[in-house]
Order: sequence, then structure tokens, then C-alpha cells
Amino acid sequence: QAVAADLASAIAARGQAVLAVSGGRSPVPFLQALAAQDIAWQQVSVTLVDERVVAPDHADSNAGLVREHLLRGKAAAASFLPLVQTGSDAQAELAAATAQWRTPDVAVLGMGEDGHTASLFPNASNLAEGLAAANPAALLVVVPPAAPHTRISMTLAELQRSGKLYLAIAGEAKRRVLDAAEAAVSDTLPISHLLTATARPLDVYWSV
Ligand SMILES: O=C(O)[C@H](O)[C@@H](O)[C@H](O)[C@H](O)COP(=O)(O)O
Repeated sequence: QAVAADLASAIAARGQAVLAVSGGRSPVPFLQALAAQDIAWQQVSVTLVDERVVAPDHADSNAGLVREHLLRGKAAAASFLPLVQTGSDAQAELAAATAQWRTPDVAVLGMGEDGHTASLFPNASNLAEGLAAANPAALLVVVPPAAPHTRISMTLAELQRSGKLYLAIAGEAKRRVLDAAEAAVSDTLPISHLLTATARPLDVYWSV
């Protein structure tokens, strides 16, 4: 409801809205609930905070998750801006995604138990670039040290330039990671940089 209200506000102000959502396992109930919200979906462009560089029909494609659980019913009228077209070449995908990128009015993040958000993974070789506050790039390629698939991810700077930020997590283990990240900013828990950033507060939704 909060995300739908934000999208409706953006549509009222500018006639359109851009929403970036996360992949992984957690967002399914949220995506399904959002799809049932009664807003002017034909004015909404949906994209992703991160995508795995795989073919669009791969089981691990976040676009597939969005198509299956969000772009249906009322929300089928929304347009979708993929970050990955074919999954064959990460740098080519990055260039194509950057060319059509639009800064989101709303971004809904998830978090891994290693403290990553979007695909800003601890120990990634270019994590500093992903976390740099003044990075003008919206997107970057990330090779996760300990998770499958090369990714295209929003940078922390672009998340900070987005209109509204949410973090949706569940379970005690993620709660403990969140508490640790709130206690100290550290590259070992990349989410900590967003939790403590003042430019754009993060609304955290946690459930058991
Ligand atoms: O593509 C991705 O992997 C996600 O966007 C990622 O950032 C996700 O939000 C976390 O990994 C949590 O994933 P789970 O919800 O599966 O725990």
C-alpha cells in the first residue's frame, strides 16, 4: 500500500512513475500484493534494483520473477525495463541498460544474510565503486564472490538519488544482520551504508 501510494503520488505529480524492485525469494508475496493495487499502472515503468546476467527465460532471472508475480492483473498494464536482454555479455548488457535507465521514484530493496543489498556484495572486487557516494553511474557490473551469476546492480549513489527507498526483509537471521549493520558502517555489511546515509532515509519493513 505504501509503494502504491508513492507511485500514485509520482503519477499525480508527473504523469508517470518508475518503480525498481528486487529479485531473490522474499519479494513474491509483496509483488503479488502490489499487483492487486488499484493505481494507473499504464503510467508505471517497472525495473529492477539488480539482475542476474542470465537469459530472460533462466529460472534465476529476476525479470522472470517480476513477469510472473507483478506484471499481471491490473499491473499487466505497466511497462517493464529489463536490465538484461540476452544474458550473453555483461558489459554490453550494462551499456544497453544504462542507455534506457530512468532513476526510480521508488526502489524496494531486499537484503542477504551476508549484508548485501541489490547486488552490492561484500568483498566484490569493485564494491568501492558500487558504494561511492558521488558515483555518477546508475548501474555497474558485479561478480559476486560467493553467489551465482554475474550481476548488473544499481549503485549506492543511484539508490540515494531515487525518490523513496524501502527495505523488506523477513526472519530472525536477517534481523540480526540488520541490527549489526545499524550499529556500525562497514564494507563487510554493505547495507550499513544505506541504513546510515542521511540523504535518503530507508523505510525498513521486517516480518517474522
Ligand atoms: O537478485 C537478487 O539476488 C536480489 O535482488 C538480492 O539483492 C536479494 O534481494 C537478496 O539476495 C535477498 O534475497 P532473498 O530474498 O532470496 O533472501
